[in-house]
Amino acid sequence: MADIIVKNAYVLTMDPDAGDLKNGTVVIEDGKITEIGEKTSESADTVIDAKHSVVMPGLVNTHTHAAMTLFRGYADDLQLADWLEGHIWPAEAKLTADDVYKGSLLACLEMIRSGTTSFADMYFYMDETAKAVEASGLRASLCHGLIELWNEEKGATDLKEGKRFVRAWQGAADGRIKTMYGPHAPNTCSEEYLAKVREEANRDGAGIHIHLLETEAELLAMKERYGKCSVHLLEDIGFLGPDVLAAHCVWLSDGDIEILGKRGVNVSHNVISNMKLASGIAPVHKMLEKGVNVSLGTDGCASNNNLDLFEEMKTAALLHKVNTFSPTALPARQVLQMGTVNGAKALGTETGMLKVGMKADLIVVDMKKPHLTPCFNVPSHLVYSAKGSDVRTTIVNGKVLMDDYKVLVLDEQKVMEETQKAAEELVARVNA
Ligand SMILES: C[C@H]1O[C@@H](n2cnc3c(N)ncnc32)[C@H](O)[C@@H]1O
Ligand SMILES: [Zn+2]
Repeated sequence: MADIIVKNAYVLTMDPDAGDLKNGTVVIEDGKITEIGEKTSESADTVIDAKHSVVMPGLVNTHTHAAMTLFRGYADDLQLADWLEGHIWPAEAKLTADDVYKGSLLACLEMIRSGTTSFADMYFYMDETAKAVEASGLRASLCHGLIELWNEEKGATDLKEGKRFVRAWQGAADGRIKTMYGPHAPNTCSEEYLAKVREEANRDGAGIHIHLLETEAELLAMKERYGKCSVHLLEDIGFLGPDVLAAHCVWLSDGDIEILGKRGVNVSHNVISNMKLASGIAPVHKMLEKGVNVSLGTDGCASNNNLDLFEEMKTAALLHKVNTFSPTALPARQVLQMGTVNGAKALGTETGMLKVGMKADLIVVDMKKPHLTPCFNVPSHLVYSAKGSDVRTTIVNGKVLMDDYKVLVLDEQKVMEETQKAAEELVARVNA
């Protein structure tokens, strides 16, 4: 007997070796996909009738700061340096562990509702984010942000906490939680410090999550300090590899793209955050051409201002079309691949595709909506017309987290009320 059967669905497998099924069934047992076909002879405790719906791999958000839901709409329409150093960092200085728990839980709720089944996060008080992931049932790769700022003592304290966190949570929550090292960026951490982080990551067999060439200011500062850009610096200290997740990568030269491709670095494209902070346009089409694994991230809610990856997919598809004056750039299926397969590859989870043997992280999207009628082409609808709020069911690791729009794992009203209150109190402390 299986655990879950999803039937009568359009099955968008995202498996390059298999096509879609117009009317199919997905069978789940022990957290894994055990069968995909037109019909099944299995029976299950839970049978989900997905008529007029699409079942697809859950979306993967490869760069966020979950607890920053607390700062949603808190400081908009500002220059990145002013935004971060003048507003966000002073506010973050007043954060408590409890704030981070509540902010992270709200983020998990928002992700469950909008079809994100796993995410990569860099923040502080990460035990709290891990607890929120544990409680919500999502999958995540988490790291403590290391912001050395050329202060040896701060660097050492951060690294110690980063290491403690890596070791405490690696493989927790039935393997849903992975841990990484999180040096903030090459312009906020020294060369020696980045090299030390690389060593520690190797020792622990953990990956590294970093912001990379997000702004022109970073590029100019690096050239002035080191006479070379961030990618070349990281290459020269042996930092880059397939366990590196690099967020943003906006200000890349063609040579940088070659290096990222050669080293198998995973890039998280944060198109809305880059547009909102006017950081620039990442050369995504060039990276894809060179075989770089490019996935999608929302960044934190202070620069987006939500965690809806459907918006991210549409925006990425549109921006790169207009940027290259080519409407054939980033077609719908390729963008879906960035949101699923490539994200799963970046996080090293066995998800991102509906395929027998893969972990059962999948979502059911309700297509019986005015804005999704008629439907000639499912991938096109998912990228250009669907919204996160069209997701009706979310399953992670073979567990139903949301069933037909009802979130089963969290008390939705309570999470919203408590996070609202925590955010108000936090901002009052900042302004005091
Ligand atoms: C982990 C750290 O990263 C900061 N952070 C959030 N968004 C960005 C961004 N777009 N660029 C750089 N840092 C950012 C958080 O505010 C936190 O201080
Ligand atoms: Zn970020």
